[in-house]
Amino acid sequence: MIDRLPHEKGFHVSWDQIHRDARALAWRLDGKGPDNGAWKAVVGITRGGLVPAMIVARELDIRIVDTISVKSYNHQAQMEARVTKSPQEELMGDGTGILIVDDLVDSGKTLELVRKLYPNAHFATVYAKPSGRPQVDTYITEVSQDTWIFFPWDMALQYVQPFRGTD
Ligand SMILES: O=P(O)(O)OC[C@H]1O[C@H](OP(=O)(O)OP(=O)(O)O)[C@H](O)[C@@H]1O
Ligand code: HPA
Ligand SMILES: [Mg+2]
Repeated sequence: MIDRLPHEKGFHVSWDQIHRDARALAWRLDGKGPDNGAWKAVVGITRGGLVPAMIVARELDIRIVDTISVKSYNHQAQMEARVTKSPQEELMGDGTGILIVDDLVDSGKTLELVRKLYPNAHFATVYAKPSGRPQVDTYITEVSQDTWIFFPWDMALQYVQPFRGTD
């Protein structure tokens, strides 16, 4: 249970919002692949990248979708990033023609690690914080470094008190 926020601000993203933003990301990437504009495959960085990866693959009609597992946070505490599952080696090569998608880039540690493995891949995220921006090739929305982004898969609807309170 998270009982304390280390950051001052919260940016709450709904399913509808992530769907719209991931679609906008797909449209921005359309026709930008190295093979006559085409992309070879989409690779989602688990777990957060899987939702935008699916939406991008759907929009761009890419049927080859793989995953790379990188764990770099335990709740909101950052730790050393490590790869716990790799995508298919024959598919990846040096990353040429591969779209690697994540939900966000924060410090940039996750993408930095994946970039070392696939230097020619194209790195795309839906959201980006300033420290991670050098690691990402294409993104949709920038938020400040002291903002924590809350994704819909980590939230639930719940009752809130009226503004004026109750008797
Ligand atoms: O730029 P960075 O500072 O490395 O942070 C960004 C990464 O952190 C989060 O993943 P997390 O490791 O929490 O795993 P998850 O996607 O499974 O939630 C997020 O989904 C990005 O992948
Ligand atoms: O702002 C964030 N929100 C959710 N997960 C994250 N992982 C790193 N930064 C964030
Ligand atoms: Mg992640």
